[in-house]
Amino acid sequence: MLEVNNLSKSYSNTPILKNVSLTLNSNRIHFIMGRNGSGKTTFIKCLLGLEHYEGTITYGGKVLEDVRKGIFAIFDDIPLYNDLNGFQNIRLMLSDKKFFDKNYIAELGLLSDKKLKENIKNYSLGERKKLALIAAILNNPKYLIIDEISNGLDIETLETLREKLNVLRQNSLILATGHHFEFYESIIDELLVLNAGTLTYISDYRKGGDKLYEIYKQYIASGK
Ligand SMILES: Nc1ncnc2c1ncn2[C@@H]1O[C@H](COP(=O)(O)OP(=O)(O)OP(=O)(O)O)[C@@H](O)[C@H]1O
Repeated sequence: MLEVNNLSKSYSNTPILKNVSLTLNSNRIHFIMGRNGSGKTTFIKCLLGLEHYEGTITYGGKVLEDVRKGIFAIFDDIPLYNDLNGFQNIRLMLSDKKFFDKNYIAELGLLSDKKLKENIKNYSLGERKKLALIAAILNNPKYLIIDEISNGLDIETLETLREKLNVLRQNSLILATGHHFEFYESIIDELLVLNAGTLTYISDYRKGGDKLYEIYKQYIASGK
């Protein structure tokens, strides 16, 4: 469980998040949608302690420092070591070296052995994302936070992502953001909308049978 209480964040007196309070549950995939610049990444940065904020954030009743090893985050701009190869970067992203398993990495089929032996500076954006995805799968984290990972991934990788998120959910609380509604529609359990600094749960959003873009239009484009 992840609990956020009265979270507020501003940049130079411009409020981005205003008194956000909510609880996210384990074994669920949560998806936050919102306009460009609405504060999705800022919210994630606060969760990860990468920004100062007002309010409290706890993970299963514990503070971030006590659960950090159980959290894995993937950002659009993935910080990797350019002069190290893929395997070396994966090792550095693992919370425990014993999770490193070359056979399983090969089984995943996301990146070839040849590619993983190359330095990261030769990797495309999609290949960098695949590398982070491999590390996420090996880590099997209790909390998985993914910011915009689906953009730029090919169809086969999206299929693997879908399949693996379904498996990871059995052990994790997953929080994703993005604009790729068609993809997220097929896997998410919970929908949240970020609009004008307020993060709102859309309960039972599937009930009405509306597609995500219809809900987006209803709650965001209309400025509700
Ligand atoms: N370090 C910073 N200093 C000042 N303003 C910032 C900083 N980081 C983000 N912002 C601003 O805060 C707002 C929210 O940015 P954020 O990256 O959280 O949006 P987002 O919802 O993730 O957008 P997108 O969908 O485009 O990725 C934007 O207006 C952005 O310009």
